[in-house]
Amino acid sequence: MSGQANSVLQQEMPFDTVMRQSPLGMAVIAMDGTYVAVNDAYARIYGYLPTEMQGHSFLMIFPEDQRESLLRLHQNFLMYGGTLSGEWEVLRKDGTHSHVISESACVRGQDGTDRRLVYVTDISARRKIEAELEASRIFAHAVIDGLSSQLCVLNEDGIIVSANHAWRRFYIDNGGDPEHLLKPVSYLEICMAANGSQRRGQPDTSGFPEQLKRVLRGDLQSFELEYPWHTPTERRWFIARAYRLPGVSPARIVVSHDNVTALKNAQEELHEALRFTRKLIHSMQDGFMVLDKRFRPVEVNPAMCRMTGYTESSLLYSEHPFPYLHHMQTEELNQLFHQIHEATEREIEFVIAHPEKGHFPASMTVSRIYDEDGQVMHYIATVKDITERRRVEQEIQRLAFYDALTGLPNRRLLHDRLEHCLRGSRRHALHGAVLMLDLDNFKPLNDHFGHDAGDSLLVEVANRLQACVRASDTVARLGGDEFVVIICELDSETGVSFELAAQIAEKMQQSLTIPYQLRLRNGETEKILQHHCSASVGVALFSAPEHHAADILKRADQAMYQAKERGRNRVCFADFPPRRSASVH
Ligand SMILES: Nc1nc2c(ncn2[C@@H]2O[C@H](COP(=O)(O)OP(=O)(O)OP(=O)(O)O)[C@@H](O)[C@H]2O)c(=O)[nH]1
Repeated sequence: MSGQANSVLQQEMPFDTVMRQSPLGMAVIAMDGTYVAVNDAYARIYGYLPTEMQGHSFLMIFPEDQRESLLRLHQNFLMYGGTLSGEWEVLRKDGTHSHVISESACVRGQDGTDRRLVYVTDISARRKIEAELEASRIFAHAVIDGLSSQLCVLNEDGIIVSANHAWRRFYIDNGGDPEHLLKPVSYLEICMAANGSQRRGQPDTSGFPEQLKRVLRGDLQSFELEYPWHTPTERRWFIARAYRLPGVSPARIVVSHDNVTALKNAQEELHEALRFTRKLIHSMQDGFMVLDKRFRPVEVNPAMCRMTGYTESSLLYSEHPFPYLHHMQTEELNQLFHQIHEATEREIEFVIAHPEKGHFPASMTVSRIYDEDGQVMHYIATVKDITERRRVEQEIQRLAFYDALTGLPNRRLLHDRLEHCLRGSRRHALHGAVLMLDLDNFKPLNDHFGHDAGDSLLVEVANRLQACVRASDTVARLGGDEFVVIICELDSETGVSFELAAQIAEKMQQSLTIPYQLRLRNGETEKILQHHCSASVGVALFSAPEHHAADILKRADQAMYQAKERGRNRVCFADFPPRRSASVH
């Protein structure tokens, strides 16, 4: 501290103690602006030691461009009095800026000169908080203004204290006077005016003011209300919400309006789609069921009731998940559930027991509905009566594998049966035989009495041949008047097998020679034709694995031609190791 300053402090003893102990920054400044005395608190505010300030001009703490005017202010104050106080932005020793608030007083020293005593408080921290508060206020406003919801805040009297951009726009768009918003305005009055100006015929939204009054009074914490607000060109819906902010004093009520037209339209579209789907399901020809995850029906359509013969309630609330399958054992039912669970657009076939119509085949196609966690929530099942389909399938099967005239297996099925027989022969090491039969002189019957007569004979021949063999044997028609008989499992011994095959061939021949009574139709009249017939038979014995189906048939055919050549109405055997040919006629 300079000698002059020390002496001043000596002279200013009444201030000395105050200055040193004061938490306030205090300084004494001479007319020319020189610090006469500076306390620690003062110097600290500016980042100096008191000794670094004393003897220097107080202008050191101000930016250069302000110094001249501040010195004038300082000197005017000392010369003419008045007040000198205010907030200042000052420079610290390290070049950073601080904010201070100061008060000045004029003190006269013992030497008779006036000096300015300045009290300074550092308000940088306060200014920082204020700046942060302001920033967060601006941020909150920006966020609220950016919301598409129309928001406004009311006091307990219902006066709008704040409104966001969306609300103001909505208010003006709906005919509100922008001037109103410049002064305190009652929200309820605006509502009443808006309700009054609504087109006639629109639904009443008067519930809203009543509810809002209850929130303003504090009788209700909050409420929510959906209301229509259509324009001449657009149908619109809004949701209004009012919410009393808890723990806020003075009381504040937030009111918001959201345009939910898009949501409402989507909901209506969804409802329409659901109504349509329900109608569709109702009018479906196929049975339709929604099953829960434990396979219990939760929805069935009328077709399902018709198909099963059960009422809707008996299907939905039955103890048994599928009462029309009551004949099913637990094991079979579990199997069905497993199939339903596993089914991916694959048909599950089962038999429905209709209480009146009896049993019929049905098929079920199942798809799964999952919840958000990917767990099966429901099964959607469509059920079809497949009686007709089965009939057609059987018919196709019959046409593909059976002879249309006689109902006997045709050439294709004959091959399958012979292969099957060969596998059996291989398994049991038994011989089998193929008998190839061709009717003798069949053509003249056709020529003289017509095709129907020939057909009748072929049908009767088929019946007689079938009567000569076991059910496990096969009688097939190759075409025309040619038949093939497969005898499976004769004997392990070749000789014995020859003998057995010969007996069967003979039995067949005898059977075929019994006179036929053929019914001949001529318009309305019918007459019986007595007819005699015989057959030439070729027999090929076989034993797997030595023989193949095609070879066996060929050998039987050759033997049959041999029988024809030898004068018909006889049986010829094809060669069989040891090479030999035998004939019973
Ligand atoms: N009615 C009828 N005739 C048929 C059918 N398929 C073929 N035919 C006739 O059956 C006859 C068979 O002739 P063949 O076996 O050659 O004559 P066949 O008089 O029996 O002479 P052989 O066998 O040598 O004794 C032909 O006239 C065919 O038109 C049929 O489904 N119905």
